[in-house]
Amino acid sequence: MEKINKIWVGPLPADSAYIKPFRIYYVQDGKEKTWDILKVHDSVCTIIFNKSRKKLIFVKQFRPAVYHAEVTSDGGDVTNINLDKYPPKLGITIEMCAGIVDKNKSWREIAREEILEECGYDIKADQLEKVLSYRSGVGTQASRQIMYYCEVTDNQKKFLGGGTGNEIIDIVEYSVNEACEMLNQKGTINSPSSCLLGVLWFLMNKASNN
Ligand SMILES: O=c1ccn([C@@H]2O[C@H](COP(=O)(O)OP(=O)(O)O[C@H]3O[C@H](CO)[C@@H](O)[C@H](O)[C@H]3O)[C@@H](O)[C@H]2O)c(=O)[nH]1
Repeated sequence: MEKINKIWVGPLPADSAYIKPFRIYYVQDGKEKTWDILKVHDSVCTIIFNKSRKKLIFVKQFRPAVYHAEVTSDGGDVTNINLDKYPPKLGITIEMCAGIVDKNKSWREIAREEILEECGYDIKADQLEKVLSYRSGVGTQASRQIMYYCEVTDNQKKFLGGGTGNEIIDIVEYSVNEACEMLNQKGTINSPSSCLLGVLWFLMNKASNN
């Protein structure tokens, strides 16, 4: 995963399949205002608990945006990145299994497919318990994400997981105690806030039954 030996930055092509930037105009209290926004895909994510081994299942991957943020917040030059000073591991995150809603399928079905592709568990879509639906990045994109909860067993593990196509994803399993420790780190946690919310929800609602 960290075998990355070249990283550079370029302008966003106008036909990006993932991000469309816009400026929105509006009049509020008699004053014309503008706001710069991004249209991005909505998404699903799932808190996965393996009941056979009493472990929460997460995915670990290199996130270019996290890497970029790490370098720039340290004042690093992204036009000429020094990989010795800024090793690719700075961009590795721990997240819930997630996926963008970019196909004509139900959100549940997309979550089911992501659980199979990224984590290797073959579940039924009706095993997914809806937890929350909320918006991320309300200042920039306000994309919707639906969070599900799913209990799995070792018998449902059909593949190693790891993603499809160009994706390079590792599976990480945390005990309930290790998940608690995740929330008690003092430095910046390289996980999306939705993942931390999912862990908190699990601790509040499911951990005592498991
Ligand atoms: O500029 C891009 C953006 C995405 N991809 C590909 O698009 C797919 C997107 O992956 P997917 O697994 O569907 O979604 P994630 O990237 O895991 O992101 C989801 O999971 C995150 C939480 O973990 C949320 O923050 C995001 O909103 C949500 O879309 C992958 O194949 C990527 O390689 C690219 O190739 N280039």
